[in-house]
Amino acid sequence: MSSEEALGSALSHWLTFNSWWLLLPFIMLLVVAAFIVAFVLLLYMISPLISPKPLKLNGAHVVVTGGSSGIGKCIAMECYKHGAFITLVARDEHKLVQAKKEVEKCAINDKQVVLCISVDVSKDYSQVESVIKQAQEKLGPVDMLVNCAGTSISGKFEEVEVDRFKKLMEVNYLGSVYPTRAVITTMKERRMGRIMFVSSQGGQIGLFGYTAYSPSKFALRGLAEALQMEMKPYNIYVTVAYPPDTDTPGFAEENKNKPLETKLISETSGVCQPEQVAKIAVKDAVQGNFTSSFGPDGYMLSALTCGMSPVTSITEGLQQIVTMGLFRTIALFYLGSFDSIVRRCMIQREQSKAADKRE
Ligand SMILES: NC(=O)C1=CN([C@@H]2O[C@H](COP(=O)(O)OP(=O)(O)OC[C@H]3O[C@@H](n4cnc5c(N)ncnc54)[C@H](OP(=O)(O)O)[C@@H]3O)[C@@H](O)[C@H]2O)C=CC1
Ligand SMILES: CCCCCCCCCCCCCCCC(=O)[C@@H](N)CO
Repeated sequence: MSSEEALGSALSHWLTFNSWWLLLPFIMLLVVAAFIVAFVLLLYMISPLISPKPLKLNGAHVVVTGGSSGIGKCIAMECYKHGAFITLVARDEHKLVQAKKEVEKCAINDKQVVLCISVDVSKDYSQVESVIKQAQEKLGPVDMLVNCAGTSISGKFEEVEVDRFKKLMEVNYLGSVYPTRAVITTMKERRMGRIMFVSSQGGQIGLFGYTAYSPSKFALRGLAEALQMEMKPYNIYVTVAYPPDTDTPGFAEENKNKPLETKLISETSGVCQPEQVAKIAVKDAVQGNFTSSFGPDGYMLSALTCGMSPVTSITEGLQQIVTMGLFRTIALFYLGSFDSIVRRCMIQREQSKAADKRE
């Protein structure tokens, strides 16, 4: 063997020997990937253990506050279509009777009953407690409570009357605490139940014009998280629904004096029909999902703002982990566009004021 040949063979031997080491990162990558796949498979295997058993709506007693109009009425109709017994709660008796007729049209058997109760859910706890007791005596223990009574006021912070801040907390927040408090003892005894809170996308982000409204809807999230942690061992599941603008009598009323900024910003996530909102919210509550969101913007907003809220399915948890950074990036663009809406509206107002002065 010449010295040249010897060198060649030594080099090729060295290369073959060392190319194994070159493969090492790939092997490690493969092992890590295999671990991730095994972990995800394991999670899916135990997922039936962490997801609650769906509630049977057929024959169940569902109480809907704010059930005489808009989203609440549609939720009542949706539950009735699945064979539930309904108690509608609101103040105006005339509207209640009208809504009862509409709900009754959705019956699927002749045993179903719609009960109406006129009460202000935000004023006196003992009154709320006594009407819930009446409803339970007539239609049996409450299987699902839907807290949908609520109202909205929009306007610039300094233009909203001071007592409106208190009013919105009373109706939107305490008006959900009281009925929940009134049903929870029986639910705990029976070790079953569902509580739904109707918040809003305005309860996930604070928006121009909603300084009074947003906090009252954010409060529901805090209540729901704390309550869920207490209630989980009793097989009671809490759902918070975050609808975008929804075409209801309440929305029409709100639009009469809504700041232009609020309108333009809210338009981002469009207007839903109450029937759509009701269908999704009821499905989520039946399944025991903690969060119920609507449309692509609603989905992104919920994933982005999930924080420490309970997770009810493996898929939900994995999606949140994977999408968080991406959605925050998208959110920064949205925030930029909202700021520019606010700035443009301000400039326009100032210009038209200046023009008025000149005339
Ligand atoms: N429409 C929308 O764009 C959105 C609405 N939401 C929320 O959804 C819920 C329903 O809204 P929507 O359907 O538009 O509203 P509506 O105004 O159409 O209906 C509100 C219902 O709540 C009842 N209600 C109001 N105040 C009280 C009270 N103090 N005690 C008992 N009942 C009361 C009303 O009856 P009565 O007046 O006779 O008492 C009515 O049945 C609200 O909580 C709202 O904040 C969330 C996101 C978007
Ligand atoms: C990844 C990030 C996505 C961000 C999307 C942001 C979309 C913001 C839209 C906010 C709409 C607020 C509607 C409030 C409706 C309401 O509660 C009142 N109409 C009640 O009457």
